[in-house]
Amino acid sequence: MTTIKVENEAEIIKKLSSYIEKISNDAITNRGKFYVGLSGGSVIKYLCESLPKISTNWSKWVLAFCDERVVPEDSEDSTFGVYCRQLLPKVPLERSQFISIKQGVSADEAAQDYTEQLKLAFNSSDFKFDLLLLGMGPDGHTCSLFPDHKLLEETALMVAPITDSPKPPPERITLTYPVINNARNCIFAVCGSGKSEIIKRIFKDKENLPAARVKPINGSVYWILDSAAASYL
Ligand SMILES: O=C(O)[C@H](O)[C@@H](O)[C@H](O)[C@H](O)COP(=O)(O)O
Repeated sequence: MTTIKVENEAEIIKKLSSYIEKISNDAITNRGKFYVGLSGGSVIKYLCESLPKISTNWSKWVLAFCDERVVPEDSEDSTFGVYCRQLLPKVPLERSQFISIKQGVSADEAAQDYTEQLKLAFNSSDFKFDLLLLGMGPDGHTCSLFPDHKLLEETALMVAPITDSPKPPPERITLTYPVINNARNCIFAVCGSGKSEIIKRIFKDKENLPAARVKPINGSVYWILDSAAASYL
């Protein structure tokens, strides 16, 4: 695990740009494609500012979601919808490069369908992401994996439905740990004093919260923290 402490949000965005540039270019050089998982919440803002700064072969990117809310794409709650509105005008990516959830179906069906879409995208049942870009909520959740939830123990499903998410909206799909911890790289970007207490619980008190369980078996995890989030460390 690598922890990178920076001054503020602008520095988080800079660090993110340099990691994403390096990891995407290595993946494209070595394997021809770059498989990246995106998150929602405040990470969207950091990514919409950092991605336009990088130099990469955008046509080789395959973008999926670490989790997604089961809502219509044009809803304000749709993570894909936000990336379409805020990121697509700024970078030469096509909508078709995003693996988005099936519309108009239950969380259960959306999760099954997403698994099938990932199988096609990876051309394998081994979903090996080059990079997962993760956020962490003030309760220590990441993706839609919440403290004490039974999905923390899920090992059969690669993409799971959840219908009781404590963070609204309640219906979502999420990658599970077998996929998350199979990634080559995971990066958390955590910013602001609202996250300082939970950062302390993870880093100092060593609580086994959902975000702390992100430990790729043959990969790397980076935590980029600003000084407000890291204030108790
Ligand atoms: O859809 C979501 O809610 C996200 O994908 C979620 O995993 C997010 O990254 C965390 O909840 C952190 O969110 P904040 O950064 O907004 O606290």
